[in-house]
Amino acid sequence: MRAHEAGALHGDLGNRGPAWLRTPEDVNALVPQLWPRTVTRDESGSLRVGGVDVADLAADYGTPAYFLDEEDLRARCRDFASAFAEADVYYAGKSFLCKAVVRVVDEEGLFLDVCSGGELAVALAAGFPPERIGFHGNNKSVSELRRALDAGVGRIIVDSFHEIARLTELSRELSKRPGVLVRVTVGVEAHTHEFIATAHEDQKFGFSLAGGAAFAACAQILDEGVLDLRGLHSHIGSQIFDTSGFEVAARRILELQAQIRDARGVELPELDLGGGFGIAYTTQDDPSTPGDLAKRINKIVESECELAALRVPHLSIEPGRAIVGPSVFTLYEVGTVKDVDGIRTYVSVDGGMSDNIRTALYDASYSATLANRRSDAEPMLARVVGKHCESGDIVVKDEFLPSDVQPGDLVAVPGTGAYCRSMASNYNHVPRPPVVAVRDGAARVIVRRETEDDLLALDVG
Ligand SMILES: Cc1ncc(COP(=O)(O)O)c(C=O)c1O
Ligand SMILES: N[C@@H](CCCC[NH3+])C(=O)O
Repeated sequence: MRAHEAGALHGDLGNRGPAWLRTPEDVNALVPQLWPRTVTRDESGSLRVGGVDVADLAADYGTPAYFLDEEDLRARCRDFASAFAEADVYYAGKSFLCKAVVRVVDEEGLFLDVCSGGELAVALAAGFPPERIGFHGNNKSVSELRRALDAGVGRIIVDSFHEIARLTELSRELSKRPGVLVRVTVGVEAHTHEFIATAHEDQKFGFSLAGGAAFAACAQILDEGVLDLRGLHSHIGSQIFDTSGFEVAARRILELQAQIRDARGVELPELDLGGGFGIAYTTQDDPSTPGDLAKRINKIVESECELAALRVPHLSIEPGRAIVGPSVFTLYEVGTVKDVDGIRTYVSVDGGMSDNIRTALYDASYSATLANRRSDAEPMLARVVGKHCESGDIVVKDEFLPSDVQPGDLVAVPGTGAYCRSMASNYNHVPRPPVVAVRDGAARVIVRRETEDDLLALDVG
């Protein structure tokens, strides 16, 4: 566990932050690992992204809005593709998906992981090659499976005996032989928030390794001979920094691979180790580079294969957050500043839990900076909150902002590319913000802002 996950505050109600939070020497400084690579603070003090001033972006597109640094996103896709050159890198679309991002992922040569009919629809609408799509989900419907078969998706990751039966029947009916991976629950307690850990035994995803269901699922698929069993799949959770979880997962899943070989005489040719690589949300996070991850993961797989006398399977991984998370920041306008005597200062912005649920849902930590100007005022410990009718509507729990922050200022929150727009809601009938891509001095809307008409369009009667 990293220091800030302990969530411990110094004292009871003292106006001091959690133990990990340091008073910055310069409250205007940008901490490089938190920001997309083209973000700078110019001489006037304003942030720029892709060569464009955020004050101009706010004027043109309004706030709140998500701004995506396209150069940064492309560079992250390329970093993963080149670090894992021998593997297939699936971008996990659940982290953020729209047609423009699908096209970037395609142009940069990645594969794509989707986990619902809706995500599949976006991928196909953007013209993504279906053979490079992996289809996930613990409860895919018959119509979703039929659509995947009709489209010819490359891999279906099967997650239950009911799904195997459904997919087998559909494949017979449609005379298809889809490539499938069996999702295995390897029994690893990943070091992350319990809601986003996915490989401990007591949960809904996958076939249990320890209980024998994973072996039985593979045996059934091999016996029936309708589905093309390509390999095993493991995903241990999300926002993971400690690679020992991947090590244990690889070891256990390769033991199963050896067991299948010994019992059935089949060496499955592929292995997918999922996603989950952590990113920096605060000054204290220091994530691994794709190069480091690739070295460690390849080494683990090679040594485990050697031990079990297995051929090294063709690897794939499924990063979502580590690709899109750091490429985006959310820009808000400050509406009110309230000093709650002796406790803390609340800075209310024009969005909140509807555009970023992660703080409320996972007790996630974020960072923030004053974006439209430089300030010489003393740093002040602030809590950035939204405009929703919940006291838990917190965007950034603890951050130092200049003490002269005032209504009309812009505040930027980095690291919001993953699981923010994709998990956004219309709570309190707040229209969801747009996503604007910025590159080489030009901005373009890739997901438009919702309007009140959009909200009313669903209201019948
Ligand atoms: C099966 C699977 N693959 C990939 C991912 C992507 O995870 P992350 O965005 O943490 O890389 C997830 C989400 O946790 C997932 O459930
Ligand atoms: N939504 C989670 C990650 C879950 C990933 C999907 N299995 C988050 O915001 O961290």
